Amino acid sequence: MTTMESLIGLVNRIQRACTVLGDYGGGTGSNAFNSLWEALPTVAVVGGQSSGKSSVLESIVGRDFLPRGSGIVTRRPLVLQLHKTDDGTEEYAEFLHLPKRQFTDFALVRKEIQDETDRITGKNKQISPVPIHLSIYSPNVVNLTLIDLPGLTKVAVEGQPETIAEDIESMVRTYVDKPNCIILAISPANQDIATSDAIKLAKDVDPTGERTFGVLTKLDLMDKGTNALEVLEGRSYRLQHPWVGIVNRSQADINKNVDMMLARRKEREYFDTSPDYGHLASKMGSEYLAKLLSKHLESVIRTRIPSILSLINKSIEELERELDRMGRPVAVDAGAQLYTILEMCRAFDKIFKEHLDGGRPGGDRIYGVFDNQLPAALKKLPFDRHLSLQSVKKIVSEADGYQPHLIAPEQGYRRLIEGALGYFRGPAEASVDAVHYVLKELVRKSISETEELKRFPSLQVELAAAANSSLEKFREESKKSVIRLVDMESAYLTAEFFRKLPQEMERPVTNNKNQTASPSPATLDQYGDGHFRRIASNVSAYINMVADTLRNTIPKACVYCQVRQAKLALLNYFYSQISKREGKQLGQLLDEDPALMDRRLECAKRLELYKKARDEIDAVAWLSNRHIALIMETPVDALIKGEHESPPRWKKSTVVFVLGGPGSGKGTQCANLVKHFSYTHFSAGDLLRAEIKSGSQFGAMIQSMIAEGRIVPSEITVKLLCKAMEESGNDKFLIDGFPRNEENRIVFENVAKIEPAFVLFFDCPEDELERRIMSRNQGREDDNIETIKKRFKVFVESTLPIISYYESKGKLRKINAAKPSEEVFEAVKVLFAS
Ligand SMILES: Nc1ncnc2c1ncn2[C@@H]1O[C@H](COP(=O)(O)OP(=O)(O)OP(=O)(O)O)[C@@H](O)[C@H]1O
Ligand SMILES: Nc1ccn([C@@H]2O[C@H](COP(=O)(O)O)[C@@H](O)[C@H]2O)c(=O)n1
Repeated sequence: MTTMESLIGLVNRIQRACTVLGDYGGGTGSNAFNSLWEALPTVAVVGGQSSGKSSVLESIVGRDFLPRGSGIVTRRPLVLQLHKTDDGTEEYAEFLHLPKRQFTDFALVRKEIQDETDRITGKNKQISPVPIHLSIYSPNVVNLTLIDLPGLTKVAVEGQPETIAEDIESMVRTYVDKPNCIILAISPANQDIATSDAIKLAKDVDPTGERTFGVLTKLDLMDKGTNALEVLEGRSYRLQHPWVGIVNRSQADINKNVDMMLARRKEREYFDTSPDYGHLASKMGSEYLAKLLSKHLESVIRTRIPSILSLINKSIEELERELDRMGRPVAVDAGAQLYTILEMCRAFDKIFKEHLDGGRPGGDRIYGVFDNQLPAALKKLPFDRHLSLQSVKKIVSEADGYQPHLIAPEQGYRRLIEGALGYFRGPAEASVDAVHYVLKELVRKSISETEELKRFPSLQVELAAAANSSLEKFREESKKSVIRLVDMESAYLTAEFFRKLPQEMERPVTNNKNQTASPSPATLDQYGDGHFRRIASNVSAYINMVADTLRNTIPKACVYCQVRQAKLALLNYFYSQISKREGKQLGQLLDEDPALMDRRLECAKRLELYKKARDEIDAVAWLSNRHIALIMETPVDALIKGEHESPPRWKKSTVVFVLGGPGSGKGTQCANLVKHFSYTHFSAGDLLRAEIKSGSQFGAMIQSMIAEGRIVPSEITVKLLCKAMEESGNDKFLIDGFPRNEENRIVFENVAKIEPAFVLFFDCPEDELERRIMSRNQGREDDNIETIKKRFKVFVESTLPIISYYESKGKLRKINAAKPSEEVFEAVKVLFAS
């Protein structure tokens, strides 16, 4: 395959893929995305009605295949992709919309173009920007892609919409306006060039004539004695590229179905023998035009590749970011849906705990309840009123009943204290409520902060309801506990407190015999106000002591019953309920906005297109530049091709592939293994890095791919591995970091013809991998957070399927690589010892 074929073929493939996704030059495609089509160089064929446009195309192809007739025949853009095949091979045509059918009868091609046009536009002469893709494979063409556009017209004729002339012009403009469009402007030689529609339009969009190729048709139909030299020699209208003259088949030849090959020969003879154009003969005619365009198109594509790649990379990044924002599509089976829900619950729970434990704000408000609200509420309790002189007197005398107290009013004290303790219930319950509202607010906040939940409104509602109902239960329990704390204070008074009070015995009333007498109600007065003030003061001191205790124990109860429970079991009930649900009910919880689902699907398809396009460009752009040829010219080639005197030793080798996420310890464990077993270790990544350092022509490419975390073309990696194996002299190999994708595996199998004895897989969670890589510190330019994320993605998308493949073949040996290195090695050693 030559470079030219590769580059034009490359653009063809990308254009087709674009069209399938609705991205085409007509401009109506999906506008929300960058248009890849517009970045691709194209050749648009522009001309007025009857300018000879169709004849030019048929001459270039060497076949009659375009619809003919009066009026507007081309009503949809025709993307005509010409593929040169080997001499002697049969010509055929294929439509993108009929991929399985090969047309060898070109009359049927013409019919299919008509039918396919009508399928979109109807038969009413409407036009449509949706292109028809036609590929023609023939030994008589050059590799070239042309877009045939509807002929420019001036007035609407019978059956055509009044706006047809503007409609066509604006469609044609959507192509020729683009800076990547090469304009093939067709004008008939038998009309004044000043009246050419094509040149008028080309001049408008390309005033310097840089991207316009002027074609003059119908040279043979000019009035006798006149010629088109003024135009062909660039004197009438100057373009940057030379004008090309064409002699079309005459109407008589068309009617007689004169073979196009014969027509081409006639055209050649015309120029060779023309007294006017003989000096220009080698640069005239449809064959020359095709070659000229092909060469130009190829060189334009080559210069545009860097900007196309940069557009693709930019689009990939944008799309990946958007997809990440939208989240991955919801699984369809119940198990996976349940898993998705639980994952989201875990994400929510993590955020909720971060709020409580201090990673995020909000948890401090609970401390605020205990440190401010509760003490303030305790301070405000109406003990002054309860322990006023009047109240104390009343309560004490009521407690004494008919018999006033003799020494200390035991019952009075108790009643005063119990009455006061009752006041503590209020602040206790208020603390519980305050904590409850903080927790509830944190649930709301955490749900809104859980990115994964954002697209599932129903799940958010259910989750909030479940969490709040748990919080409600915790609140009830907490209330019971704090009330119990208060009640416990009433149930048993601390006698010690009173014993420690200064023993100022109440002065008893004695009779004249110095005997203690029972005080009459009147004698109560003898105690005086001071006596009751002392009682009030003693009770107040006791209550203060209790308040101090409750100030400490109420927070403990709240934290124990509410905060701790919320951390431990906020969603327990939800979990138990959700696991009982059927698939449909689970699906309802994961009901996304349909617009979001559509957008995700579109983005995913686009992303696939861009990635495919990038891989194609990589393959063609790098490999066609003879890079691969250089690496292929290594001694290993001879071995691979079986041209060596003796077969290479490594073809009979024992190979163990060592796979795992980046940083899983592949290199570390392989280094351990070679100390104990007679294996040689090759790291594919190390070989690639060495290749960069060696100054190889591949260096820049490998470096840029490693920096992006992308997988280097397999031909290169496999070649490096085979070369290393050959040079090692050993026949037992640990190959680490390989195969990274399906292509790696297949190319290795085809080239080395070795199946691995088994595949070691170091399984380790991503957060641990990230931690390890970030502290590896070996100066690797891909050990940065941005590239690490990309490497993880590539691992999941491309390497995990390989791991599954070997698992299905019973070759996988999975090791828990999250354990300390020594423990991992113990597990690995066993596999090699056996
Ligand atoms: N079991 C382990 N526990 C903790 N750290 C480890 C363990 N194994 C390896 N490491 C450390 O983690 C880092 C990555 O290990 P290593 O380079 O062996 O991984 P790798 O799989 O070869 O990575 P890569 O694919 O990026 O080349 C190193 O700094 C290594 O010392
Ligand atoms: N088969 C492979 C292996 C590696 N690469 C590239 O090298 C980078 C580093 O690989 P490590 O195994 O050393 O982490 C990796 O990210 C790829 O870019 C490859 O392309 N093919």
